[in-house]
Amino acid sequence: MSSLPGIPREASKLLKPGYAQALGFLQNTVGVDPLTLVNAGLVLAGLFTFLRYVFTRIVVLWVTVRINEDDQLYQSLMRWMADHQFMNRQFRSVKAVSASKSSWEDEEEALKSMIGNKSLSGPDPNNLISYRTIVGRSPITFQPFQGRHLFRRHRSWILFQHKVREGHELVPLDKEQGFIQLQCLGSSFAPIQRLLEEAQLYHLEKTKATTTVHRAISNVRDMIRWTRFSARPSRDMSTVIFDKHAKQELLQDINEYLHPHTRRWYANHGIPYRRGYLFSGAPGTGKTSLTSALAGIFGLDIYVLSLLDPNMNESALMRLMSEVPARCIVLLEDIDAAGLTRPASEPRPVRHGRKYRGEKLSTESDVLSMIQGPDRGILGNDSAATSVSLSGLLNAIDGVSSQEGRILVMTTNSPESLDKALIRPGRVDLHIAFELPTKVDMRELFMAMYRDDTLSVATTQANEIAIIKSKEQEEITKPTHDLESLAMKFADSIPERKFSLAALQGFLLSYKRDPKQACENAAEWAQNTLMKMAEEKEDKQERQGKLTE
Ligand SMILES: Nc1ncnc2c1ncn2[C@@H]1O[C@H](COP(=O)(O)OP(=O)(O)OP(=O)(O)O)[C@@H](O)[C@H]1O
Repeated sequence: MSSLPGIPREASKLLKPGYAQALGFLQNTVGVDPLTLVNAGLVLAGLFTFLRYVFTRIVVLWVTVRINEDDQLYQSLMRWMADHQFMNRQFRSVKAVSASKSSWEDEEEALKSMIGNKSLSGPDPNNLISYRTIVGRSPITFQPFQGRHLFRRHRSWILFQHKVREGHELVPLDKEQGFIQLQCLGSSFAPIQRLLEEAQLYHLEKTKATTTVHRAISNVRDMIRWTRFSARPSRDMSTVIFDKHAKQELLQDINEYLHPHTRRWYANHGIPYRRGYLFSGAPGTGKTSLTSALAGIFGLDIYVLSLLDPNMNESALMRLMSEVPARCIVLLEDIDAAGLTRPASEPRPVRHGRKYRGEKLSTESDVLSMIQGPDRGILGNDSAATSVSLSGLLNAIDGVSSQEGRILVMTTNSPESLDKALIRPGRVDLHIAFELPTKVDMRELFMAMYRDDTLSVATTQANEIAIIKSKEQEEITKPTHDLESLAMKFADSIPERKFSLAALQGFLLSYKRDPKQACENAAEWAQNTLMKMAEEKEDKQERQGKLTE
């Protein structure tokens, strides 16, 4: 046997004849020394291992951050992306939002484009506007939707992906629930964290004058979950007509409660850190308006719960109460309508006849004496309108799983029908009663409705109502004087404590730009409305009489 190239003759002899033949064949056909091939293979394998190490350790190390739709960061980032990245038109897959969800600014823009960019004046009775035309001309906005977008921020490449998760049997969701995935090259989260902080601050700046309302809404699978319902301009506290002392006391109470020192104090004393308020009064007296204004002043979101939702049950209520953020207002509306009472075996509270308004409650009998009027009817409504029991609600309000730090506001039209367990101190710490308006309240409403547009009212700090005067004092003094005398005349034409502020506001709205006419027609409107109310009451009594017969 001849020796093989690169292999000594002795070594060639040691090779089995088959191998030797194969090596010889390889060398003859490829024309390359097999040993060189082996060496090259080893070098390539080493290089590959090294490159893989470098690639995974240095180049393709992505950090990934996921943000779910129910997290506040989601909104912040979507807003930031829409305003910063869409401007550059770099997105390939977007969600177009029609004008039906547009703001009043968009509508004004559309109207201006219709009238040829002339400055907008008020409504013209001779020129009726079709809303369809406005919608048709309103700007279409774009939002990120199911797409990828690579962009550079602060010298880092960030891959933004918006994905939609379809509902899964085990994890029931709305029809579509989105989430965002952020990826960034490297081994540090810092670039993504910087981006998120920037988006958060941007969103804060954009929304600081708005209040976000979340509602517990049943989804397609009949599961109740918190849904962001609306974001509307915050209601200014000065626009809520309500006893000044009670307002002040409430603001101070909440201000103190929200302070981080108070939180520490509660923790040190082992007291559950919660605060509850009861707002009672006839429909349309301002309970919801006050809640809105409080949310605006203290920068809190509102979470609205209704026990009357057909899908509401105790476990859903517990879950919802544990899911609210640490700082928010939970609004339980019309709590009396749910007909929650204790079992009949428990003793019912006794009647008292004390007047109340914004008093701090320290004992159970304090609460009761405040809410029970002398003409109180049957206590409690025995026909429960919800599948949630009283004990279920009490557990949800202050059970171990209930969120600490939140403010609970319960509203009711008939506080006397509430069970004492629901309103005991600790659950209701302050009771605010809204009454039908006095002459002073009516004057205030009139002034608020017709206040010169050149005056804008702004509440800058809690407890402080500042009127920013945008015109020179002399210029505005005269119209304000006229308005004040009209306001007095208006208040004198209407009997006190007969109409709700909502009803009076409804009347004034039909004279939006004509305070004089409103004043002239007020007495007649009040008389007619009172007569109508009396007739309706008579009819109702008659119907009830027939039913009992
Ligand atoms: N005290 C008030 N100050 C200013 N506006 C008020 C007041 N009360 C009622 N209004 C006006 O009436 C309308 C209804 O008020 P709101 O919803 O706050 O009443 P409510 O007491 O919560 O009524 P309900 O018991 O029916 O829920 C609002 O548009 C609001 O502007």
